[in-house]
Amino acid sequence: GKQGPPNGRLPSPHKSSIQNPPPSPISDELAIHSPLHLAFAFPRIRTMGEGSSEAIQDGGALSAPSVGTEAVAAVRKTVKMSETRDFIPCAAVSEGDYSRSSGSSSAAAALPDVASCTGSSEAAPRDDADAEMHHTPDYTRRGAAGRLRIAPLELFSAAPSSPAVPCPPAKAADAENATGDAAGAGGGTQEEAMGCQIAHTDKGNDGCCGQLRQEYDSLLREKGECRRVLEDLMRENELKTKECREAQTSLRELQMELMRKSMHVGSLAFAVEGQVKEKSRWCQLLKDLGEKFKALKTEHQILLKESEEYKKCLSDATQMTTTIHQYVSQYASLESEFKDLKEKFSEEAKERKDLYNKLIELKGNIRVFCRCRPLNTEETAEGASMAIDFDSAKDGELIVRGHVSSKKVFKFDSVFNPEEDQEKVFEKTAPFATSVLDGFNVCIFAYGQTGTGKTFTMEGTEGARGVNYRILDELFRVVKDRHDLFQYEITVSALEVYNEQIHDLLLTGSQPSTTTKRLEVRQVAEGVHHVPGLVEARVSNMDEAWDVLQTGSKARVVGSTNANEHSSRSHCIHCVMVKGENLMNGERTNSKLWLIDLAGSERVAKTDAQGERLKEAQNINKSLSALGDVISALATKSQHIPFRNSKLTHLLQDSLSGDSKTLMFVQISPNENDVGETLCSLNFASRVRGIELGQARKQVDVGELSRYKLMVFYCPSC
Ligand SMILES: Nc1ncnc2c1ncn2[C@@H]1O[C@H](COP(=O)(O)OP(=O)(O)OP(=O)(O)O)[C@@H](O)[C@H]1O
Repeated sequence: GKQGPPNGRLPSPHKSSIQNPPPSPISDELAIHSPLHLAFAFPRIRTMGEGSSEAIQDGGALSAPSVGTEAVAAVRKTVKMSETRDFIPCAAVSEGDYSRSSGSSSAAAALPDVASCTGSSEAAPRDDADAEMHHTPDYTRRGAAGRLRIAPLELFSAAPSSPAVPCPPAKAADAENATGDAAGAGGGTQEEAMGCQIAHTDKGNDGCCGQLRQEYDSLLREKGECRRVLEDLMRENELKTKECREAQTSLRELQMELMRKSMHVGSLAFAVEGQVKEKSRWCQLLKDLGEKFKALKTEHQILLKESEEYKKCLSDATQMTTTIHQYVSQYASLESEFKDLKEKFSEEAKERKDLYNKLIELKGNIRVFCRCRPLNTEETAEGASMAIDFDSAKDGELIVRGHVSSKKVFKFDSVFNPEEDQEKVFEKTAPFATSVLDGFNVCIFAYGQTGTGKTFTMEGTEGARGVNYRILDELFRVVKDRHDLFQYEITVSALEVYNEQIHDLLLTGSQPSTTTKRLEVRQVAEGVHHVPGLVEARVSNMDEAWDVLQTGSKARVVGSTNANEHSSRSHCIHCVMVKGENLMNGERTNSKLWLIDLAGSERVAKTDAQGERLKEAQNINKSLSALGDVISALATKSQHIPFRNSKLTHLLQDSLSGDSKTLMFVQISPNENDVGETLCSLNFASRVRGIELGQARKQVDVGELSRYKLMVFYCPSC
């Protein structure tokens, strides 16, 4: 696969490249067609000739027939070997010989002995061959020269008739020259020369010459055959040389190709190395992915199991959902049913309430609301427990858990537990404001034991306004609403009943001790009682009205007893007088709204009052007991109602006798220690609730109405 050396010489056959050619198809091909191998055949011929010449030179006495026989045998062998192409490498052929022996001239030079016998047409190659002889190694030159010069002499000197007469070298040279010249002139001429020579010889020895001639002829024939063979070989050599060149060219191309391929292979190897690295990376990735895949597979298995469980759960859940849906639909239908029933119930309840109210109005019953205050801080600290049960009581009822007696149930028009605020209480009270403006007398009073929240319910506090404030507010709101149809004139009075005396709270200095003016209750008309001399402050809005009432409240006498230090021992009364006129029909009304915060109803025995305080308590008690008597008389529909037994009952005669709408707040304490007082209050309130006052009557100003009618009747324009 290597290129030839720079001097154009092929490597020596001794070199390893030749002895051990590379095991490639190219080398095998070269081994068959290489011109080197082809050239090996020619040194073989030379060697055989060389041996002859050497034998001649060394021995000098070799007989012509033997020499001729050896030469013929050598030529025959050479021909035979050339035909069979049994090329045997020979060390006698130098690199220079081979390189110079390309082409037909080189082939002729390689075989000068043969070329010398080819006639004149090969004279020029022979000169080349002679020139070449000077460059060839000695042994080759010797062989070649020996054969060129000696061969004809050998032929002639080897006559059987004179075997002992060797040809002199000069003669031999001359004969050679003669032969050469004859050969240069052509084949026929050479034979003639030979014939002449033989004829000349025949003169001396005809028998020997004849034999020699025969041998010579046979040799000539053999030579001709050898020449043909040689020519064939030369042609073949030319072909092989051409092939060799082509092979060399293709070899170079192949070498170039090989180099390119090698480079390509190199680049491919580099790429392969990269690919290998990449592959190893991918392998690592694959390995990691495999591990991940395993982990995922395990996870998948777990999830699969879980999903199976979930599937079961899902089916259960589906069943449950179906059941729930059924229940939901049932619930929805029940709910709508319940809603309908509730609506019906509320409608019926409302209807029942309306009917009851109508009945109450027809009967003229006093309405009673029960309100229970919460346990105060002291009571809670003492650990007092509730004596009133609201939870298990029905609407409008309450249960008292007495420690001695068993449970007692009380029923009222409304019951407010400790948690219900002022607003809730007023919701049920508000309709009375409208009644006042409609011309009805209204009396709202709070009754109960000291400290049960009477003042809180009626007056309230700044942050939790009571009935007084709220009803006035409602009154003015309705007045405002009706201002197109009605015209109202509102006046406010504030008084108190203390120790059976009536005091005007709006008069400056009208304290109990300073009784400047005694106020009495007078009947001014049938069913109309009045307190002559009572200050009536005209108010046009809520603020004015409230200011007046506040003035009266501040003037109230507040003392202290052992039972309750801050308890009020006077009956505080606010009176709102409303004169209304219907602008459409001219109807006029005079109505009153009594707002009464009674004194504490505690029993005198329970208090440790003495002296003035005892007198107060007795008077308070007298008023309340008179009220109780009146209530009892009214409840039993007695002929005589003892209104005049106390200032309080006398004052409230109009409101309790039947023309009015009356509302009583019975205030109770939740404390179990006060259960006795609570029961008294509740029993009293129950009695009040049972009173039938008769239907309330509108307080129409009859005098004004008559005057109006007369005006209309005698109107000149009418
Ligand atoms: N429903 C209630 N909610 C909150 N606190 C209340 C309630 N009822 C009463 N109170 C509180 O109880 C205390 C006593 O109330 P209040 O003075 O109104 O009783 P009273 O019956 O008017 O007493 P007296 O007979 O001495 O006038 C007050 O501090 C009041 O704020």
